Amino acid sequence: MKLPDAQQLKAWDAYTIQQEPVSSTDLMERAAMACTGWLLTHFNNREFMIFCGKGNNGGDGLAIARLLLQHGCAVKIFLPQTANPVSADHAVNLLRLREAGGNAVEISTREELPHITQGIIVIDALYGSGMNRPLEGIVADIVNHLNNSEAVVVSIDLPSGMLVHESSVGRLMVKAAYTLSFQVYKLCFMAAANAAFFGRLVVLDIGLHPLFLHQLDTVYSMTTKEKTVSLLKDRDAFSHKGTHGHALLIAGNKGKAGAAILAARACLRTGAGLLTVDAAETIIDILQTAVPEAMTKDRREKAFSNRFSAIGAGPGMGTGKEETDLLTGLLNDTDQPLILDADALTILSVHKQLLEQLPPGTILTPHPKEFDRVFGACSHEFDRWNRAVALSVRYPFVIVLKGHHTLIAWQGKGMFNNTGNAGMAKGGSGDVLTGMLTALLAQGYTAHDAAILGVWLHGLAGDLALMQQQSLESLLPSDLIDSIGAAFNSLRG
Ligand SMILES: NC(=O)C1=CN([C@@H]2O[C@H](COP(=O)(O)OP(=O)(O)OC[C@H]3O[C@@H](n4cnc5c(N)ncnc54)[C@H](O)[C@@H]3O)[C@@H](O)[C@H]2O)[C@@H](O)CC1
Ligand SMILES: Nc1ncnc2c1ncn2[C@@H]1O[C@H](COP(=O)(O)OP(=O)(O)O)[C@@H](O)[C@H]1O
Ligand SMILES: [K+]
Repeated sequence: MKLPDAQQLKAWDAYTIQQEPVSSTDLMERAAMACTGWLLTHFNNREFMIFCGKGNNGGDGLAIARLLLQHGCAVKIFLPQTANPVSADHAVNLLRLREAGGNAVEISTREELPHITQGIIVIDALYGSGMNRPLEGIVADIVNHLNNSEAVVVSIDLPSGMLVHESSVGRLMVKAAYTLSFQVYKLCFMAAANAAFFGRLVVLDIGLHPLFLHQLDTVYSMTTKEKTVSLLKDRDAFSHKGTHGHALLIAGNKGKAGAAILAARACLRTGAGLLTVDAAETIIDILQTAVPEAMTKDRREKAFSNRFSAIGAGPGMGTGKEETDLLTGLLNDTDQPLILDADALTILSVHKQLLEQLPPGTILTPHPKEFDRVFGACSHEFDRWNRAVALSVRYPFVIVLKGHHTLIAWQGKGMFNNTGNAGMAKGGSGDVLTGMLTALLAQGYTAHDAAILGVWLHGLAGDLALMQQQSLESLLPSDLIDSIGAAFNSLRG
């Protein structure tokens, strides 16, 4: 699913109006009906206060007010007086509201701000995707007033003050409990820094023309289940272990055997035919006991006797001289893609010249701190995403920037993942991902396909483990591994 920016959203409206065809007022009515339906389902018999700006977001608010009134709800409507021009559809809906017996109260000073009693549902229809400058004057007063109240605030399309495609850090914005957004996810909803402001996100279908989105070129998109299903390969009935690749994991050191075990188990559960783990001598016995299916290699033995189908390096590997030499040697000798995570990324951050040597199709899996260590400090998430996308043009590697919505950057495009949950915020979840990605590369998936599919399956395994028996608190990375099978089956099912 593509994530359009504010201009593209506007163009999508215009395209729908022209191609369907539908009048802009009727399109607004459709949006308002979708919102009203949701509000009546979730807040029946409650009192509403609606704050409407002068643009189309405010127009939505006025149409919602009229529809709620027609359903017999108690609704108070407020219009902040600003120097803005009134949009045509706002004007039409103000007239319709008045004809329906609604009374909109103009407010221009702080003294006129209404008292917000507990239990009231406040609808924020001040600004939407047309927001183009910081909130000020009476609108800023309203937003502060709402944020200081205990009301449940429902924002229409976006929390007023939030920018669609840029960072809103430090800006005044409405703190909504719910955001009813139209048609598609937007980039701002991918940002952790915005989460406390948009609250629970509901995406309502308002019937914008699908062809527009189909033809649209966007930098950012979101992975869908259909996309991941289309990537999944069949496992040949006549196959043998050699068919599914021999993976190598360079993982595990003293005190960090667990990371190697998690990565190794995840790698085997994701379908690798054979697995060798290169580990520090002190943990070899532990590894062989915990993962009997894997072969091991003592890290002190420098040479690798096999040619591997894919190599994943980093989980609990260590960052000493031995590991640095190993990684440097590997990059001198091999032209096959690697997966670099955790300690391998730390080594990369100290020896940045190695970046130039990474074979095409290599996957880097940094979390934000690791990303900044390797590529320089970023001031906010949008900066980091844009940088990851720009780097994916300059370098032939895939960047898997981990987070609630992990970003997969490749060849100038960024794709956000939409599976996974906060139960996965526990040490070891990343090791599981590295094992899974290594297995997919070993089975012949391209780096980009492996990243999309692996990240989706990893999050889905977390979601399925939650549905089966775990809670957000109790979920362990081992549970992710136990649910990898169910995740594959659910994609195939
Ligand atoms: N397909 C869609 O996305 C649809 C969008 N609709 C609504 O239309 C909205 C977009 O409408 P508009 O483009 O009129 O945008 P807004 O309603 O966000 O308002 C933009 C107007 O406010 C002014 N403005 C922007 N920032 C300001 C600030 N900080 N202080 C004071 N004035 C400011 C702008 O100059 C412009 O005149 C969407 O968010 C959505 O609510 C719906 O009506 C129907 C369909
Ligand atoms: N709140 C969350 N929602 C979804 N996924 C999460 C969340 N927290 C962590 N994850 C996932 O868990 C993994 C954590 O990886 P990482 O930060 O490297 O930790 P570690 O290697 O210590 O396990 C990533 O794949 C990340 O996307
Ligand atoms: K809004």
